[in-house]
Amino acid sequence: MEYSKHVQSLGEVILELLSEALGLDPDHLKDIGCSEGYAFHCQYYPACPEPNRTLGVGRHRDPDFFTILVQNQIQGLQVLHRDHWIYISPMEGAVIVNIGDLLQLISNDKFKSVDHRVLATSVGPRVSLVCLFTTDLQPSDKVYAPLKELLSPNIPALYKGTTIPNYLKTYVSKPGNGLSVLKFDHQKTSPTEEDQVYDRAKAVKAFDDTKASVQGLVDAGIAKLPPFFYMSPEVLHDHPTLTDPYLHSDFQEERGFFRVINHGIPQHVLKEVLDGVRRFHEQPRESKGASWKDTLICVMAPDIPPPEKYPFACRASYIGVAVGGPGFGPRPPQRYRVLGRTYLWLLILSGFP
Ligand SMILES: O=C(O)CCC(=O)C(=O)O
Ligand SMILES: [Fe+2]
Repeated sequence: MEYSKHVQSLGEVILELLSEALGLDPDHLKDIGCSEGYAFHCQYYPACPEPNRTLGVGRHRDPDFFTILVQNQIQGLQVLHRDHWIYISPMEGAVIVNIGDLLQLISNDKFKSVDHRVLATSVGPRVSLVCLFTTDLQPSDKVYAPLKELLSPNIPALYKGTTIPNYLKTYVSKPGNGLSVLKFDHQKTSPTEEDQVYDRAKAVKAFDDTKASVQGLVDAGIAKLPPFFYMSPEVLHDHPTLTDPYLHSDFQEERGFFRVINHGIPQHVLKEVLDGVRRFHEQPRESKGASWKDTLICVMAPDIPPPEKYPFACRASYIGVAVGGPGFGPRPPQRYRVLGRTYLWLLILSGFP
């Protein structure tokens, strides 16, 4: 819970900076509800026996306004930039912020949501806590469209307005349709040879029914993955990974991924929250699907569930302290606000990786 408070106030600071970067009043993005809802995705990627045949998370863009992410020291997160995958290397104490589709939509492409993925690796576990700022599937009639303040006769709206639940329907079920104006470039899922002789959905369900979890497979000592984890070479190697950091010094400026260090969240809180995610996933638990990771989703706002709804292992680290309501948390420190106009760059330590 303590982390939740920090993440909410950091989220509001980021929205102020982004509002100012768009030439709007600092409260604009907050006032239209961009930090109204948020949910934690607590990810656990066990060491993978065949890391070259699957991914932790396939290529995607986040279906939210923006995301605040903390990761442990195991490398894996990559961002697509100019047709190359670039590692977002772990840096102790830093948090990662990235723009999601909904900010791209309302900013009329001034901010770009960006493709990213997580590689599976033979070392692990990789642990991350991903906070998605969106009201997600909660019913809402609120329509989001390119902000009229950003439009003019010369700058027409690039996107149609949509409610968040409607946008999600197109994101989940028909990538590329509906809001095709979002130019959503979904992960290619062309069948592999195995898929042709293998009923993937049935196998995934059977795996889920065993309640083994991905970690459960590792505990069982498997040397080969169940075939439904295998991804086609076309998906795995759609672009080369760039290893020369000097080639992408322009990267943060162009793309919607930032590494933030002076975020005001105490180091011990970051550490405790990642330890909590790890502890949760290292208990016996149920499985969820066919990416090389296990996930726990906690919706934190606008409706915060009572602490007893949370799995015990997490409660101690970030649910244990008193539960507050949306809008709590300290005002952003003055230093952030003064820096606003100069955009997010002053919050950023260095280029990637
Ligand atoms: O685990 C990570 O670092 C990122 C996962 C991710 O991209 C997501 O949950 O949207
Ligand atoms: Fe993501």
